[in-house]
Amino acid sequence: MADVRPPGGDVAVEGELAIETRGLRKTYRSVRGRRVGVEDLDLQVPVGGVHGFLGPNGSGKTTTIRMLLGLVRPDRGSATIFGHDVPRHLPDVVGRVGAIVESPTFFPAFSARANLRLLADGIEAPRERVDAVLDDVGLTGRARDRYRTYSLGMKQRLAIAATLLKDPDLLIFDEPTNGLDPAGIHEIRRTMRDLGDRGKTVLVSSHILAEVEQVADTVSIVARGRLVASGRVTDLISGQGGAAVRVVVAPDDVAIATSLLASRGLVARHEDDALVVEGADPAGVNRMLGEQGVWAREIAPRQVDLESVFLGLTQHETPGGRDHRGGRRRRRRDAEPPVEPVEPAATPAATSSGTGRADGGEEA
Ligand SMILES: Nc1ncnc2c1ncn2[C@@H]1O[C@H](COP(=O)(O)OP(=O)(O)OP(=O)(O)O)[C@@H](O)[C@H]1O
Repeated sequence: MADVRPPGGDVAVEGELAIETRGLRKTYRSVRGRRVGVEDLDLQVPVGGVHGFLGPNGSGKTTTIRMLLGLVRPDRGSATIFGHDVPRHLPDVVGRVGAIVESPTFFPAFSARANLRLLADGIEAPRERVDAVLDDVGLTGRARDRYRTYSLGMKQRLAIAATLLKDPDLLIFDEPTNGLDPAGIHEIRRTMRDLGDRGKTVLVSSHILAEVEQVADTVSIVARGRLVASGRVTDLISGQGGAAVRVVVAPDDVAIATSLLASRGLVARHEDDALVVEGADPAGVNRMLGEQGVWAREIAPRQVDLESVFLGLTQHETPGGRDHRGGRRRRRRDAEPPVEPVEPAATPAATSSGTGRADGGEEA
């Protein structure tokens, strides 16, 4: 996936896709009418490597994952996994998919190995896989310990091990680092990176952008159920202007510095006690300010990271009408008219090949 594209932009993806959705939409009933979970979502996840699925709370990540796994039925649109229409042809491809959508259940008094053996028998995976997957997630040394003695990070790695029993090609992890401490997050990140390096496709939804930036090859960013950007992490960052400049001037000079930069076509935004000027270089900014008698107290290049790209794309898109800084959200020009009521959807079959539960919530 080499492109960085705006919503609705042309899609130019190289190679085979592990996941593709087109015009996917899901609404839920709520007391105030209909709530949009996912809106016209076009998602493309290339085969192999780690793909981050990012978005603010309530932006539709879990809903999308549940639709892919046949746990929630879309109102409209289509989705494929390795070219198979899902949920219709999910049985044809489900053996190639492992997923963690909710915390899986293990027997607390059984060891990790005993738990995985039971699970392997249940899903008809060869028992020889048990030791292999424990090794994959770095739990071989603790394989005989009871599950209840495990740390949260170890429990989550065991959940990942469970998804690997059938040696799937695609792993789908919904917020796998939730509730983990930095060491636990690091372990999961390493496990995901290893899987990606071995040619597996890992789709991971997350809020922890620094973590995703370190582990993901490609990302899709969603806001209010829509795709707002996707592509290689490096392309997304350079597409947002690449480097920026962080400059600190005397408090009395902030307003004049801002208007000086604006007169040269540069937008300076406030960040703590500094101004951040995107798409500029320190020497140029220093010269512009100095020529007008405004002297920088500090000036340094500031590399744009995934977090600033994410905030730039989504800060006006949080639910509840307020952006991340507490301001009123802009009304979308392309906002959809109210949705007509639709008939309740039939409950889909439970199809996750991992250990996620198959309850669809308050589906419409
Ligand atoms: N079972 C449900 N019943 C009603 N509304 C739902 C249900 N599941 C999700 N929604 C709504 O759909 C929208 C998208 O939610 P979803 O959980 O998919 O987002 P998310 O990006 O995964 O959020 P988070 O990161 O907080 O888990 C939200 O407005 C949410 O309240």
